[in-house]
Amino acid sequence: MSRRVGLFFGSFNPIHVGHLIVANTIIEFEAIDEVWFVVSPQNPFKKQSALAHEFDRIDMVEAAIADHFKMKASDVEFQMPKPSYTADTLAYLIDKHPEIDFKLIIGEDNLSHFPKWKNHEFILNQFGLIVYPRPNAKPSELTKHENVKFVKAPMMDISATFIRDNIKNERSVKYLLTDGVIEIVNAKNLYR
Ligand SMILES: Nc1ncnc2c1ncn2[C@@H]1O[C@H](COP(=O)(O)OP(=O)(O)OP(=O)(O)O)[C@@H](O)[C@H]1O
Ligand SMILES: O=C(O)c1ccc[n+]([C@@H]2O[C@H](COP(=O)([O-])O)[C@@H](O)[C@H]2O)c1
Repeated sequence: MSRRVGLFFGSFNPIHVGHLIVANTIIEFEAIDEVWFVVSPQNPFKKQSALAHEFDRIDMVEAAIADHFKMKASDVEFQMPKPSYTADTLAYLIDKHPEIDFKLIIGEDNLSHFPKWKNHEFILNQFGLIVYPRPNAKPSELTKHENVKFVKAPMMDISATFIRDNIKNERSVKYLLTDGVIEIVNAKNLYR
């Protein structure tokens, strides 16, 4: 059987415990062998003033997942045109790794926007989506699509926006970020 890899794309600005719990839950419950965190330099829908450099964001991802041998960080989008269109990256990855069975992992908040993504039908038909529930996600007609699989797991009301806001206001983010990520945030003076 081919290796099944869940691709978890994101800005990861910064990677937080919500992301880690999503990835770990999918490895444990969804017959996924590995999760690759694909750091996107620029989400086509998000214009963020507080977007840390992609090198710092991937350093934080690597620090956060260092002790999990089934989780990897990918900088594949760093060399691709910006903004980062997921369908283009997926096309590149299947060409490079024909032996891998890729699935796409998203949080439920992204499902209602998904029909606006570039070549979303190609993504849906070719890969399928594994969706982790998220509070306040807008309803989506894709919920019952045959290639959309919902993970049954607890919702987490945690976001990178909330964490950046805490850092800016000098509140502790202990337990929301791993200690290694906090060290990088402090050393690079991010989000202040
Ligand atoms: N708490 C969460 N529960 C479920 N999915 C999540 C959660 N946090 C992030 N995700 C998912 O992780 C992926 C990457 O998210 P992203 O890096 O934008 O984090 P975020 O917390 O949503 O960031 P921001 O607050 O800056 O928008 C997206 O698919 C998003 O839906
Ligand atoms: O390909 C698209 O059209 C598209 C539109 C919106 C978002 N995405 C990707 O979805 C991922 C999640 O984005 P984010 O910023 O919420 O972490 C990120 O990798 C984006 O590049 C992709």
